[in-house]
Amino acid sequence: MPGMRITVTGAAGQIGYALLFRIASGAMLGDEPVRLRLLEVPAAVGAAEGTAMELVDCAFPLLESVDVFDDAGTAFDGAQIALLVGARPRGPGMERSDLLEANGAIFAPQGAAINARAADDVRVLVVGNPANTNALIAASHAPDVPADRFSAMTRLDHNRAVAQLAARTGARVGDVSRVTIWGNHSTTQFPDLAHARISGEPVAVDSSWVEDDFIPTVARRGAAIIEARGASSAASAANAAIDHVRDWVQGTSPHDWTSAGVISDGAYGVPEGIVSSFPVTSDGTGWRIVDGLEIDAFARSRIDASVAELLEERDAVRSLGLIP
Ligand SMILES: NC(=O)C1=CN([C@@H]2O[C@H](COP(=O)(O)OP(=O)(O)OC[C@H]3O[C@@H](n4cnc5c(N)ncnc54)[C@H](O)[C@@H]3O)[C@@H](O)[C@H]2O)C=CC1
Ligand SMILES: O=C([O-])CC(=O)C(=O)O
Repeated sequence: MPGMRITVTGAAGQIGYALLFRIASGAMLGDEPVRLRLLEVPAAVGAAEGTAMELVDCAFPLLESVDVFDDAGTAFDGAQIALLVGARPRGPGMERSDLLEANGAIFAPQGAAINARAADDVRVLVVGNPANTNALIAASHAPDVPADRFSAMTRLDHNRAVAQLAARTGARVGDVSRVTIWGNHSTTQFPDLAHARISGEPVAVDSSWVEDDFIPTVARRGAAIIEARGASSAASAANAAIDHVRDWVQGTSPHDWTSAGVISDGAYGVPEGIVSSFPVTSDGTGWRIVDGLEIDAFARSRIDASVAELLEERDAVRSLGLIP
């Protein structure tokens, strides 16, 4: 069997550099051989070729090929996994939604190219910000690809939430489960501990810590990294992309779930058709929204606020002509 065809956009960027070597080493798909297809803008093709040379120099046993393209149609040809990373990052003082116009325009032609050329079983992860709305744009330009094959990355927020809870309680990260990120990958997101467990037991943390410390820390972590590093998260974002695809393809663990931006089917009162983060599981074939969770008044108001922002972003890209 030839290796999995994986297209990565923005391959010469900071996330690309932290991501590609881990994919090629087997961190994402286990023992499966991989064929990497890197897409860049013409000005960055040279840099992407340099990265491709380094990938070759690693002599990864699982890496069958690496090719660089500046044309989306060719890059997505036969793609089984597409990681849409290529987009501008925000700088200090910006919100991710400030990137809507500049980045939104990237995702319409890429969605169309996926529709025309990708494999029938393609799975698409949108990382480029604002990730939820960019995923909506890409999916709207791929009418022949089932909408549930598009997802947006909120796994970095999920991992941040798990790490913060572990640090607060002294638990090991691996003992934390059932944390959820709801809504948008933005400061309105709702990191939710109501159903979280440590070593299988419900978590007792005081609500003032959750509201005044935990939620703002997780929701503003991206900005804190930009402030500290002078550049937006890269290795942790690449790691989250690896976690997202690995769980999507290999399945989530039986007693846990993860978080991902998926197209809403109306679950939990989130309007159908927008890309919102939910608690999700996968049996290896696709994401399924966890059902039956109790949503109290506090959670309801937080989810509604983030959904309101997603609806505003949808309306903004509609008025820019980026979605029908
Ligand atoms: N969802 C999430 O949790 C996270 C999302 N991000 C987002 O990921 C995106 C990439 O971040 P970085 O790698 O740090 O940025 P970067 O600026 O280092 O790299 C972006 C790369 O994308 C390329 N690019 C631009 N337009 C393209 C196109 N049409 N086709 C192919 N490539 C294209 C650029 O040439 C550049 O090499 C940003 O939008 C950033 O905000 C970053 C961290 C976390
Ligand atoms: O904050 C940013 O702009 C980059 C990002 O999405 C994150 O680190 O969560």
